[in-house]
Order: sequence, then C-alpha cells, then structure tokens
Amino acid sequence: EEPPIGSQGEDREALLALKSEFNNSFLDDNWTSLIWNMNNTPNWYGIQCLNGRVTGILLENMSLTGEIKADALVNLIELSILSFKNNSISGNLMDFSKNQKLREIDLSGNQFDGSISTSLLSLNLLESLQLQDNRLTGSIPDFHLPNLRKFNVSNNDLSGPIPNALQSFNYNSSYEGNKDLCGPPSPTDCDSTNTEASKANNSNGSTSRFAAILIVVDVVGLIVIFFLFIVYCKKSRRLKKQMERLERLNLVVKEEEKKDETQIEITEERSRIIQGEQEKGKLTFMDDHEMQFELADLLKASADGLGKGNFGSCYKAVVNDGLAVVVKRLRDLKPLSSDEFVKQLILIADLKHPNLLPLLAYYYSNDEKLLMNRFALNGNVYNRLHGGKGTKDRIPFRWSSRLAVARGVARALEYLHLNHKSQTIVVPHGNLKSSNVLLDENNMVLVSDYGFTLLVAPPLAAQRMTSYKSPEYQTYKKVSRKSDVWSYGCLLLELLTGRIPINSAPQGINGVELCSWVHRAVREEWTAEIFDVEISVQRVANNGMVRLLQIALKCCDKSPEKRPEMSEVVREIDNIKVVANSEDEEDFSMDPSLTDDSISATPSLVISGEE
Ligand SMILES: Nc1ncnc2c1ncn2[C@@H]1O[C@H](COP(=O)(O)OP(=O)(O)OP(=O)(O)O)[C@@H](O)[C@H]1O
Repeated sequence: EEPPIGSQGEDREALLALKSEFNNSFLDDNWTSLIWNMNNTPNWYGIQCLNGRVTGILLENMSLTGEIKADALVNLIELSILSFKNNSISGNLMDFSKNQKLREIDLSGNQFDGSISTSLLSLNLLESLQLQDNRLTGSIPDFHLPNLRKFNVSNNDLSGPIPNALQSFNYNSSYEGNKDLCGPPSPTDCDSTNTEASKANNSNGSTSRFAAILIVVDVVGLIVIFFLFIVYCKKSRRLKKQMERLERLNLVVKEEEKKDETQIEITEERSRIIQGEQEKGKLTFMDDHEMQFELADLLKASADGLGKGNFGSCYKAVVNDGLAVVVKRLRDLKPLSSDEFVKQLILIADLKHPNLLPLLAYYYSNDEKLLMNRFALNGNVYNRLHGGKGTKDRIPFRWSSRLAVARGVARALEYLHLNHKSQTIVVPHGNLKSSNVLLDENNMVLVSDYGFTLLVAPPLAAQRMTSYKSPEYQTYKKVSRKSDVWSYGCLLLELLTGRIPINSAPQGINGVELCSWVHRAVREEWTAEIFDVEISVQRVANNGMVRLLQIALKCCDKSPEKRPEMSEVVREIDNIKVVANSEDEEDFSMDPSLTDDSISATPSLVISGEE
C-alpha cells in the first residue's frame, strides 16, 4: 500500500517551505500536514506522490505570488512534473540540478526574471520546458537534451543567438516576442549588425587612420571605466554579502521557529482530535438524529475505503451498535471560514426530500472537513446497472426498478431546482451521475453529492464536476438547472441502454458518448440496439421505454432553452405506467437466442415522436 503523501520528512518540509513563500490562503487551507488515522492520505492539493515521495507539483491558475527560493526543490529528488503555470510568481528560476527525474516543467505565465538557469542543462529526461510569458533575460543556454520535444520561451526579453540544438523548434511557437533573439529560425541574422559596420568602415578609407586612433582612445577609456566598474562591484558585493549574511541568520532563526511550530501543531492537532476535546473540530449532528456518537467512536471504528471521488475519498465506518455511516473527506474546497462553511452546510442540510440522501453530521477543523451520511446498503446505480454483466452472478436490473430510479432522481432534481425554502440560492446538483444515485436497503432512490456547488472552488468545480458535460457547460464551465437537465437525460440514456457513458468509463473500458450515439441510432433507424437486452425482453413495457427515451432525448437537446424543466419531466414520467416485472422474464437476459434482430420491437417512427 502506498504510504501517505509527504511521509518522507524532507519532502514535507520542502512543501511546507513552498507554502510559506506563497502565502496563499487556499494553499494554507488545502495543504495540511495532519496524518489522520483512518489509513488515508492527508490533504495536499495539486501534489502527486508515489511511495511517499513527491513526484508532481501542479499549481496552475491559482494567483500564487511571491518568490521561490533557489534551493526550494533540492530535496524533491523524485519530482517528475512541475507546473506553476499562470500565476504571478516573481524572482529568479530555481535550481533544478537535483531534480534529475524531471520530465515536464511549465513555469509559463508568471513574472520570473533573470536568466534561464543553467541547472536545466543537466536534466537528461526533460521532455517539455515551457517558460513563455515571463520576464527572462540573457541568452538561451546551449541545451543538448535528447528527449526535449516541447520548448517554448516566447514573450520574454531573451537575446543573442538561438543555440544550434534548439533551431528545429518553430519560431512562432517557441521564440516569438523576444526582440533581441537572432539566428535561425528567427527572421533576424546575428551577423547583420557586424557586417553593416564593417561595410561602412571599408567604404571610407581616408579616415581610417583617424578612426584607428579614435578606437585606441575608446579602448583605453573603456579599460579605465571597466577597471573602475570592477572596483565598484567588488565593494558593493562585499556590502551585499554582509547584508545577505545578516538576512540569512535572521531567516534561519525564523525557519527553525516555524519548523518547531508546525511539528508542535501536528502533534497537538492529532492528540486533540483523538481525545475528542478540540472545540472547533467538533463533530456536529445536523438535527434530530437519534444516532449520537462521538468523533472518538468514529476514529475507533474500522473504516473501509469506498472509493476516491472528484472531491475527496469516502469511507464506510461502523460505529457503536452496528450503525453504518459514510464519511466523506472533502478536499479542494473554496477557502471558506468556519462560519461560512457551517452556513453553507446548513443550507445543504435544509434541503430535505425523500429522494435526497440526508446529511447526518459534519466535522470542521482547519485541516479536515468531513461530511457524514447514512450508508446506502444497496450501493449505487452505476454498479447495479453495469456490475457483473455477462456473468452468472448478474441479477437482472429490470424495467420497473430502472423506471423507479428515473422517477426518484427526477423528483429530487425538481425539488433542488424549485428550492422551496431558500429563495435566494438556486442549487443545481452539478454532478449528477449514476454513481451519485444510491439505493438503500428498501431500494429507495437517494441522490447524493448535491449542493457541492456551494462548497467547491469554482475553477476546480469547472474541471471536475459534471460527469455528463452539456455543450454549454463545456464552453462556459458553469452548472445550471439546464445543465442538470442534460445530465439527467444522460442518466436516462444510461438506464435505457445499459451502456457505460464515456466520462464514467473505468480505465480499459470504452465508454459511449450516449447522447450523440442515441441520436444517431434514432436517425439511422437501428433502434433495436438502443435498449438494454435486460429490459427490452420485457415486451409489455416497451411502450414505457420508448416514452422515457423521448423524454431523455428532449433533455439532451443541444440548446439549453429547448430542454424541459424538471417539473415537466416529473409530470411526464408520472404518466408512464408501471408494469410489474413478470417472473418468467427473469432468465431472458442470459438467453443466447436473443439476437438484436429478434427484439426490434420498436420501430423508429415511434421513437421520433410521430406515434
Ligand atoms: N452514503 C453512501 N452509501 C453507499 N455508498 C456510497 C455512499 N456515498 C458514496 N458512496 C459510494 O462511494 C464511492 C465514492 O464516492 P464519491 O462520492 O467519493 O465518488 P464518486 O461519486 O465516484 O465521484 P464524485 O466525487 O464526483 O461524486 C462511490 O462508488 C459512491 O457510490
């Protein structure tokens, strides 16, 4: 099992030192050093790790400011990817000589100045170096890196010839915006200024002796100035060194103090949590819950990892007298104060509907934000739909159960969208997908992970939320009621086709772009293939399937205005007659004689709505 991130002391120290230089409240909240005892990793946003060593630092578009110390990376010897893309970091480039495993460096879009560090010359594994849009000066060092495939230093203040080994990179995409670079592939000839000067000299022979004298005087003058300059530099360097020494002394003292503080914090935090005495890190139950237990009970309980989602990991813990709860550790939240976090959670907890998984409790401390729900015994709809397919153990997931899921989710979304109580906020779900629809011990449909739009930092939400991405979401990166309707349409298609959508497909399995696939199927009239065999054998229910497919296609309309509101969807689904699963159909899904041709019960005319 992989040890926790930053478990190696020097890696953690290096990250903490970086954090203190950036002075960024988001990082302060999301780079925590607590190692929690539920056998999981602490929260290090943007850090990749292998066997306890840091292998990647990806901190992009985060408005980071400050300077990075030259030796900031020297202990991160396993580092292979580094990106500080699009921040406002200033100062010189750091020393990379100890990071021999680096493959990708992206420092573009910052305010780095000074020259390109020659420590980069030794990185033999480097494949991509992106330094564009900074303020780098001086010449480009003579790189001879065998694996370098991407190189960009555009829009800096670099000068001098482009080294031979780098001349194969395209001028426009690698060098543009440095007005003093010369030689191929740049349009400027390096010799042009010298050549012109020598031409001028030759054309005027009569003044050549005078010119020679002038040159001698110039040279002598230059030597004197140079000499004076050296004396001046030496003096000022000595002064600077003295100043630096003083500063360093000061810093060492401060660093030591800081290290001690952090160490003390970690130990104290842990013991405070374990003793359950910490005021601000209290486990708070949302309301009437009969299931009162303490954080200490939770910490004592054995925990099974359920999986790692986009916003944190989930654990199942059995507390006290056998009560199973799910604890979700949140990460990458908006930088919210404790009061703001609690306010948002109260808004979420106020959303009460029979088809919404209720929030039981939460835990807030600087380092940990946990949400707690009841464990849904029958798991999620994704597993129910796709799990064990084609095997003997597969229990068919029949039409009436799928229709119940469609109905339950529609009602939950309608409720979120109408948002009866708090008129001020609209809460689109934002991340509806089959793994967020759960089934309890009575197969009651419970939508989970709602309200996260209130908690998650917007740029991250844009990257990670919304499994079924609507066309306008892909452009504007904002969730809305209409993007929920799109997601709902995709969920219906997943239920009807039994196919795995492209965004939820686990590695090694090809998912389907459901909306376009079904639209094409309807257009090209191979409708028999649309429905999952497990339900299409239930012929009495075929009519209901076609009606649900029509609803799904309306929800998946490319233009958001044409998609129905959820209340309309609920009404239409309520009109679909529930047909009981008949006993003798149970075995049909395994019947090899059931070819696609034999089940083409639904002519495309019906599906296109021209009934
Ligand atoms: N209360 C619960 N009862 C049963 N299973 C749950 C519960 N909450 C979550 N799960 C399951 O635990 C797993 C991890 O959940 P999590 O919400 O972290 O990830 P996800 O749903 O895959 O992705 P995302 O973070 O985008 O929602 C999922 O398979 C989910 O269905």
